[in-house]
Amino acid sequence: MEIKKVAILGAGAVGSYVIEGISGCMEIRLGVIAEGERNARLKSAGCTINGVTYHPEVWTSQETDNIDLLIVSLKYGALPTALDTIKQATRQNTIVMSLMNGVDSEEIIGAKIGMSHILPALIKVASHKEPDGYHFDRKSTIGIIFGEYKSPFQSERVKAVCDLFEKSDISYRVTDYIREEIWSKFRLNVCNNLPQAILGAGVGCYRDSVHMKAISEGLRSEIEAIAAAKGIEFSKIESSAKGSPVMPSARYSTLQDLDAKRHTEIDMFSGVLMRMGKELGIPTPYNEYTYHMIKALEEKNDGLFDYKGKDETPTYSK
Ligand SMILES: NC(=O)C1=CN([C@@H]2O[C@H](COP(=O)(O)OP(=O)(O)OC[C@H]3O[C@@H](n4cnc5c(N)ncnc54)[C@H](OP(=O)(O)O)[C@@H]3O)[C@@H](O)[C@H]2O)C=CC1
Ligand SMILES: CC(C)(CO)C(=O)C(=O)O
Repeated sequence: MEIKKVAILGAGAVGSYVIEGISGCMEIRLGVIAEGERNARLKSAGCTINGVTYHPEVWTSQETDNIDLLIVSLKYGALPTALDTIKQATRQNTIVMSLMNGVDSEEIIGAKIGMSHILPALIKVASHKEPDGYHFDRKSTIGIIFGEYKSPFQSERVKAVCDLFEKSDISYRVTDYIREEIWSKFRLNVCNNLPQAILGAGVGCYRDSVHMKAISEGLRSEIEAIAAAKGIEFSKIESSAKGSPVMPSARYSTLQDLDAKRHTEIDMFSGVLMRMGKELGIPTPYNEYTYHMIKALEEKNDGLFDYKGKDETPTYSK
């Protein structure tokens, strides 16, 4: 098995890491899948990444054929309407890898195209958009972590993806514990992205405030109870290492979304945990509060609370 043709669905902050990483591989056909205005924009402007403009091919879903590897890097809200596109781009031997955060994009995509296509993965990168395109620091990026759910872990497709990444500038690691790795990233996002998004402060808040630490720990206890009920064993992947250094001013993606007045991926974080908690009979009060607060902050950004004063119908306080 050899990967010769790669498609990206979602040429944003994460998609850019893959586009920049593979663009130097002359023997690989690399394309971005997009429709309508987005297709025209990508064709004319290309993708500007770390100050360099790349021009991968741009395909509509009708123009996708014989794709060996399809990488999905959409935001959660865009996934449901993109499922037909994913189906169209998936042929008998297409490997589909989702780099989305959260724990259920594989299941959602797998329900549409069949789980046998899914090679589970996650990405550790801090990439964001600026007026001159996408930016990330390749040197400090851990990159893509992937692997089979079950043995044989060194499958033909795992070897084929390793061969591709080896030729590219993509950092990667293969794991026998992909479920635990995905849940561990999920835990990091839920405990660190969400309280800081409500407070509107950098991640130093968890170090400097016992109150922020307490909220983060509350979320952590809920996610760990749910993970344990699902048979996720974090101990399989945990080391005594201190983790990667992060500046106290860092604002993770949920806060970046609110700062930019975009809707967040809260349904993928606390929304999914609330659903799982109900299914398993595990209470999730920290996640419920967090979910509603972040939804309300989205409403505030949308202007729902822009009250104009005396001309409005009063509310009644009891
Ligand atoms: N940013 C980061 O550092 C990290 C993000 N993640 C996760 O990765 C996922 C992607 O995030 P991120 O890259 O930041 O998001 P972005 O918003 O930067 O990128 C998403 C891209 O998808 C495109 N898109 C939306 N709908 C469609 C569609 N129907 N067809 C084709 N393209 C479409 C958007 O295009 P347009 O701009 O034209 O709307 C945009 O370019 C999320 O789940 C996020 O949580 C994970 C690790 C780190
Ligand atoms: C924490 C981080 C940067 C890790 O990749 C991330 O996933 C996010 O900002 O949502």
